Amino acid sequence: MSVQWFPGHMNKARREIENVMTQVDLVIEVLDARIPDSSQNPMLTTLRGDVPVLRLLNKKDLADKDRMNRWLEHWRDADQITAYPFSTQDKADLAKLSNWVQQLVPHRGSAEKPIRAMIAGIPNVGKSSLMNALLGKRVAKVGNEPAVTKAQQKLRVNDGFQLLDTPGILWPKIENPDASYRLAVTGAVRDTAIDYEDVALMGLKFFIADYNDALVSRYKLKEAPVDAVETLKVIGSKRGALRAGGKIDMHKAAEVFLSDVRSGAIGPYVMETPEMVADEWVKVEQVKAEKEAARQARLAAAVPQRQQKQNMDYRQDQNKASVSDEKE
Ligand SMILES: Nc1nc2c(ncn2[C@@H]2O[C@H](COP(=O)(O)OP(=O)(O)OP(=O)(O)O)[C@@H](O)[C@H]2O)c(=O)[nH]1
Repeated sequence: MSVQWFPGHMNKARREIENVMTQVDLVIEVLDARIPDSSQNPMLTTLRGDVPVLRLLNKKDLADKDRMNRWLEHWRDADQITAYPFSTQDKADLAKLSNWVQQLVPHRGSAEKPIRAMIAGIPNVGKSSLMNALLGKRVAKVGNEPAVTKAQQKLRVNDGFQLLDTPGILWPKIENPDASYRLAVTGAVRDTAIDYEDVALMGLKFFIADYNDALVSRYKLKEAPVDAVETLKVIGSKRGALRAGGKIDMHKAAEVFLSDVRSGAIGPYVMETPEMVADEWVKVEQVKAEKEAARQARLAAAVPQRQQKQNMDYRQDQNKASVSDEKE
């Protein structure tokens, strides 16, 4: 089940999270560790208000440790947010979660007053996997649909810790075009208008710049790759992505590469650093400001034109009036 995030769906999801926020003591925000910024939705900060948040960088098994640590430091220093690298497949992490939760909600945690938490995040970050792992059973898969509004049940993790039975589904941010690409590269967003080959080329460009050695070793390349198109051709030829006649099938090559990226076959990676994302947002704001300035300029130019037309209409009306006066 998947949904295109039109404004109606976003409003519905927002309302649902808003409604349950009064019933919880804590939000567990699940992010994809490979895209720590793009897998966030800043709306959660507004929605949760004073409710504390525990941020999990999930799928840590696929992510680069140094870069994850930079994000943890950044959030601690800039936003006072507690975050941990995490994997829903790591029993030790699952065992530690109750303690982390308890530290953030010290006034609850007994059988009489259990900590009530909601898991929230954009699609595909691992919300259902986390619920299943904590509860030791399969909860219904909710897909990408905002939950149908209903009374939320609380499910017992242990005596002092309960979970709402439906995770809060947030929509991915699409304001920053670079972030949209990264969501597509990691597979967080599959229903995308971006061409599949373009997604692979963007991913490849990133790996060439940041994880060049990993590419060399995965695809046994003779030289350090420099150009994304050429490298995709080489990957295609090595993996038999060929059309009749021996030409490289670039779509198939893109599939091979993206499947490796998403499964972690190339090695651990994180596509974003706090500095890089900050620079991108400056650019997004600049583009917004330029668009607004152009709009204002168009409006300003349209005013004299409208004025001229009004003056002309007025003169024509006057002329007509004087002609009819003369006739009389
Ligand atoms: N490698 C790795 N994969 C994980 C981890 N946690 C979840 N996944 C995988 O990520 C994919 C998405 O997990 P889900 O639990 O369905 O994610 P979700 O956030 O509930 O997704 P929606 O239902 O679409 O909102 C699945 O293929 C999981 O097996 C993890 O810690 N490591």
